Amino acid sequence: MTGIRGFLYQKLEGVHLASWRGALLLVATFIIFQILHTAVTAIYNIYFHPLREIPGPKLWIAFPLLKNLHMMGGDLDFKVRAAHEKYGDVVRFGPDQVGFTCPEAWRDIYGHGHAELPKSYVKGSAMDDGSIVYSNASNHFRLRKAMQPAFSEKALRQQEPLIRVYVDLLMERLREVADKGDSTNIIRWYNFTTFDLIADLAYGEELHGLAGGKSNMWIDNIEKLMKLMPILVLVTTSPLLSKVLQFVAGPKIRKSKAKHKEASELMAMKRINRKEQVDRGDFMDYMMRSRGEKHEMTDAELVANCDLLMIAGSETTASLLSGVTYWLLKTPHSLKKVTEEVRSMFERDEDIDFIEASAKLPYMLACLDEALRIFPSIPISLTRKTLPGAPTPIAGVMIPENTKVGVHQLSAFHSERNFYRAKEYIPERWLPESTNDPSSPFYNDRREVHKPFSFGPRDCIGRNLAYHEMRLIMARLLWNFDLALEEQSKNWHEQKIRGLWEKPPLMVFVKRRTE
Ligand code: HEM
Repeated sequence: MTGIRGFLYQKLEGVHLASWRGALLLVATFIIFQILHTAVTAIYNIYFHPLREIPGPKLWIAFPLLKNLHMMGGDLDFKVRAAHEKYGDVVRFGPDQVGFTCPEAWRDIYGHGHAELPKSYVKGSAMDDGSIVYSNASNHFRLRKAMQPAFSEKALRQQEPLIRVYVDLLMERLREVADKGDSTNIIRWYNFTTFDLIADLAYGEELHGLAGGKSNMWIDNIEKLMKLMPILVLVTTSPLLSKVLQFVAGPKIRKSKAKHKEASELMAMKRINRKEQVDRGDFMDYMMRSRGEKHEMTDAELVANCDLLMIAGSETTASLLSGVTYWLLKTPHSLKKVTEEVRSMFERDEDIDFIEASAKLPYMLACLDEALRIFPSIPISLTRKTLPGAPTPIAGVMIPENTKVGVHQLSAFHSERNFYRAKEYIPERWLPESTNDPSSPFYNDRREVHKPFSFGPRDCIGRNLAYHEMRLIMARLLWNFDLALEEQSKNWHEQKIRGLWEKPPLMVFVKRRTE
């Protein structure tokens, strides 16, 4: 019996050992194959790829994963900026990716010069969910035609009283803050204001951010997304990880997306059916005027684009308002100058409106433009893909087909090749005293590279509204209050970027103005 058992054990161990050896051999072969594949691809990408002549960080070109690690760490965009400083206006950042920082690149990548280069993140029509940013070329043309009137001068005049309600409310709330004497996180107030007013223009409804200090699902979503960003970046590095994420978190993500869609759809449909708000002059009113025309928007498109406008029109403006506040507080002579401009031009707070503010406050405009340069709301590169079939000339360089290309805003706006004393906040560079005087050190600034609202047929549709809104809010803030930076926010600009700036609280003392 023992003899038989011993014999069987020996056999089983043999099988066990043999299968272990087989498995190990398989894993080793796989690893060796992976190493060889990575090495051969790296050598090809550096020495034989059609983009080999374009300079760039070799390690990223050879091993693109390294770039993603920087994205996860939140310092990728600063590394990209450093690479542009080292290599110049045209830099290769990956096997099939080239970044630009010169003015001509805007025209060649985003302009009308040739057939439109598609957005690299719009895959066919799969993401074409009705929102204008993801639409393919023909849908985009139609949607833009339907949405454009909502951003015309006429519409802005109708929208101003709706917007004023929220700017008045902001002033009221800040007076309460001032009377308490504590410092406050000004970003929260800017977020409440911009989200409240865009919601009113899109849905004809109040979100009660300013009135009740209530957050909303759009702000919550952005916060969630920022927290999840490192994980999302990590999974893009490997199809396997992406599958794992789909399996683990897929149902929860889908449920939360569906919940958001349902809520925003409900708000949009209520507004579409609210007859008493016809001719209100808000976004929905103008977009619905496309009904019966060739370019008419469907209900689904109205729903998707109102949701888009909430994000595109609020976070961007609030971010810039935070940036301009910080940089003014760090630059006392600019703060003094802009405050004096506002207070000398307007006797009463209520006299400040869209038209008067744009006519009477040139230094304020320079302060906003300089903030859009040093702290662009979209600091990254909005990548496009060159067309198949033939190389595309971009800024004088022939770029092969299917290459991801873009102007990296942070690098272009902070480049010493484009701006004198580029890392400093100097609103004077935008004034006629600099732009018209050849003896000014800022005369040769390449201002044409500064396109924080992008360029071409897909540039920002809300640019004018954004300027009016930002000017009105800043002018009224400076007319009413004296501001000071709290010590803990003195290095606020040292932030990470993961798609958007990761803004820590901006703590500011707000005091009723003293003459
Ligand atoms: C400081 C404020 C703002 C900045 C810096 C900004 C910047 C931009 C940029 C860079 C784009 C191009 C995006 C791309 O190519 O994918 C864009 C597009 C867009 N923006 Fe803005 N934006 C601002 C405010 C607004 C406002 C207030 C609205 C409307 C309420 C708005 C609505 C849009 C829309 C709908 C698009 C898509 C346009 C299209 O695809 O044709 N933005 N914005």
